[in-house]
Amino acid sequence: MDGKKLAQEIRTQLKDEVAQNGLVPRLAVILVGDDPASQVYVRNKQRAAEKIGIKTVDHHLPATVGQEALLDLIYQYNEDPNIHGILVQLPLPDSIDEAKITHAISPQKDVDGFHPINLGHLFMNKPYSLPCTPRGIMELLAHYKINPSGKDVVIVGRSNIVGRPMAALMLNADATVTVTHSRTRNLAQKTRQADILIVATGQAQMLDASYIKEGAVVVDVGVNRLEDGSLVGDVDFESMLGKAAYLTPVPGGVGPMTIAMLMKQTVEFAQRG
Ligand SMILES: NC(=O)C1=CN([C@@H]2O[C@H](COP(=O)(O)OP(=O)(O)OC[C@H]3O[C@@H](n4cnc5c(N)ncnc54)[C@H](OP(=O)(O)O)[C@@H]3O)[C@@H](O)[C@H]2O)C=CC1
Ligand SMILES: Nc1nc(=O)c2c([nH]1)NC[C@@H]1CN(c3ccc(C(=O)N[C@@H](CCC(=O)O)C(=O)O)cc3)C=[N+]21
Repeated sequence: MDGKKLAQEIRTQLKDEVAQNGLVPRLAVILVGDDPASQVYVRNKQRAAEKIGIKTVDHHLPATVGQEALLDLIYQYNEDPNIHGILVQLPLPDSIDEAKITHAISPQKDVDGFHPINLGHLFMNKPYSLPCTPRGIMELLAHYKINPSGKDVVIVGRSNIVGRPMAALMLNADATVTVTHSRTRNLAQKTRQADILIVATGQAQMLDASYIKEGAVVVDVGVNRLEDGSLVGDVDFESMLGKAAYLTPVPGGVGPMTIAMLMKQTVEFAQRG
């Protein structure tokens, strides 16, 4: 499944929409420290935003920044009518309380959909803002005419940013959902049941073909930087290639879709005014 191509199509549509409606969407992005996956994200995001006509205000703060200073920055953007979306890159350094930061962002400006209010709306199948990666995965599947309704969906990973919201979206789409994690026993036995397998562990190339059944749809969320500088996912792409019916590459799969959804949500927020 070619996420890069679909993301490009979505970005072109957004560009037209922004131009036609005379919008100037503005997104504030805050990165603390230097998590490698976050750095990839920030770079690609800036590029995409610029082409669409979305203005980004970027803050790269040192890992030593105090929690109060970070909160003050968020409050400032909450009040600023010219800013439509606020995104704080996760993970944050251990010295900062991630939950407190997520709570501080106004739910109306929460382009990541991580605020408890927005997660609650999602869980109750009345979403306001959606986490970008799971939303991007749903769009990618829809594009390839893969309907999760009634399917056995297995998710590996239960993080707040991928696994949990993914489970909620899949449940809303009428899938039968299994969420697995590091304490799961007999992981391969569970993943082999999957019609659709979504992997977000952060463990480079952890799952090979022995973890799937013939004809499964495999979505690889992982973005891992190897020592030689190359980027790989959480599944062994080569191994799965002959056995999966559909497979997302890394790079070029879920990553670009995440960015496209972030752009889409920012434009949606700007349109809501
Ligand atoms: N392409 C994109 O747009 C995005 C990519 N990413 C990438 O996706 C990956 C996952 O990110 P994220 O969800 O934030 O990661 P986290 O580290 O927050 O969560 C990883 C999850 O995987 C589980 N896990 C770890 N090891 C194993 C194992 N051996 N067996 C089973 N489960 C395991 C953990 O279990 P437990 O809860 O028990 O610890 C945890 O639930 C990373 O590579 C990240 O860079 C993330 C966001 C967006
Ligand atoms: N608040 C928050 N929201 C996030 O959504 C979030 C986050 N924090 N922290 C970090 C992770 C990681 N993440 C990525 C998104 C896109 C690519 C991406 O564009 N990947 C390209 C890489 C291409 C390249 O540059 O080589 C691809 O896979 O093709 C990577 C990683 C979002 N995350």
